[in-house]
Amino acid sequence: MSAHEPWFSARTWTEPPWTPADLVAAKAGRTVSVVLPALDEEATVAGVVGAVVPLVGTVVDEVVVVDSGSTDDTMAVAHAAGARVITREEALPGVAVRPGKGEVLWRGLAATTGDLVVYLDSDLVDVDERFVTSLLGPLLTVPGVELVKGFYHRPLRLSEHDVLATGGGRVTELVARPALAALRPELAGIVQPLGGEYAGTRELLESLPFAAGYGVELGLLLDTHRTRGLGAIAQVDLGVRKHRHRSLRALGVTAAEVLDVALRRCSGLDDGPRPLTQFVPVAGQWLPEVHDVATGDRPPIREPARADPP
Ligand SMILES: O=c1ccn([C@@H]2O[C@H](COP(=O)(O)OP(=O)(O)O)[C@@H](O)[C@H]2O)c(=O)[nH]1
Ligand SMILES: O=C(O)[C@@H](COP(=O)(O)O)O[C@H]1O[C@H](CO)[C@@H](O)[C@H](O)[C@H]1O
Repeated sequence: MSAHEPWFSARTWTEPPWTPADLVAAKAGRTVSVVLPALDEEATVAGVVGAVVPLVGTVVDEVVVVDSGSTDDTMAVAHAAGARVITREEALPGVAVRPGKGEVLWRGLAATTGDLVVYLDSDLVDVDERFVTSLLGPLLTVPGVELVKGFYHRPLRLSEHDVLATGGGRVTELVARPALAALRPELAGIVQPLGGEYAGTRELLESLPFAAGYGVELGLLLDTHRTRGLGAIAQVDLGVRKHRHRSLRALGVTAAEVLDVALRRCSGLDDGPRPLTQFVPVAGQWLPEVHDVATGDRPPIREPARADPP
């Protein structure tokens, strides 16, 4: 039996049973915030917001889109769909904005109040309310669970009409999963360690640092395991995850940010910087293209209470 097998059996739901009525009954006065990070997602953000809005007032208490500096109509489209929409600056006034996904999730936590927080990516396609209800199920009904990760089949859309049934989650399969196998085999049972759909208690999330870039999910997973143990983590099957795919070159930078967090959390690597050089063929030459890799962390929103000075 694999080392993670007992955890996998106890903390994995392949057919999440929870209905909105179950969750309303289980809330017992607790509140729920749904946070969507969004960077130029005018094409898809309304569909994701639209999946959450029917739950507002019962399961969900607020749905907030935190715009990440979009140059398209993301904010207007998200507002029209029914979300509260804020900029990164509005989310945390007076704190200079840094680039990256982790930054916008960290600010979304600061700008909301729910006892439980659900994160959903804004580039999802064909998402329904079960993405929210399934993530909340273990948090609201299983004692000791503090972080719930979604997992799913991950098709890979090659073009408008050409979709492979598998092949998505390229950074997950080529970087995150091998890194966990090498550095934290206890977490080998997590099916989608990088997935952007997850939920946590505010008490947990506010106690953790947020890695600045695309490594944020891996950082939260590693830090939850380190501070709360494997039993605090659960995962639920959300079916199929369809989203907008970025280029392999863009995912190279994502991979660098994921690897950076793995090595900083698990092997004591320093905070960088560590730019990534890729090579682009131009007119028979290979031109270097240097990319900034977001390293470093934002501190916990709620710094642990410090002992009074002597
Ligand atoms: O600096 C960033 C990078 C990403 N995102 C959002 O984070 C989610 C996941 O990003 P992306 O789709 O680029 O990641 P992928 O799924 O392609 O790895 C999406 O809602 C993006 O709009 C963001 O708000 N700010
Ligand atoms: O899973 C992955 O390898 C990447 C890319 O997915 P695809 O290869 O474009 O399906 O996407 C994940 O990683 C990102 C970085 O952590 C997250 O932000 C995404 O939510 C997650 O889908």
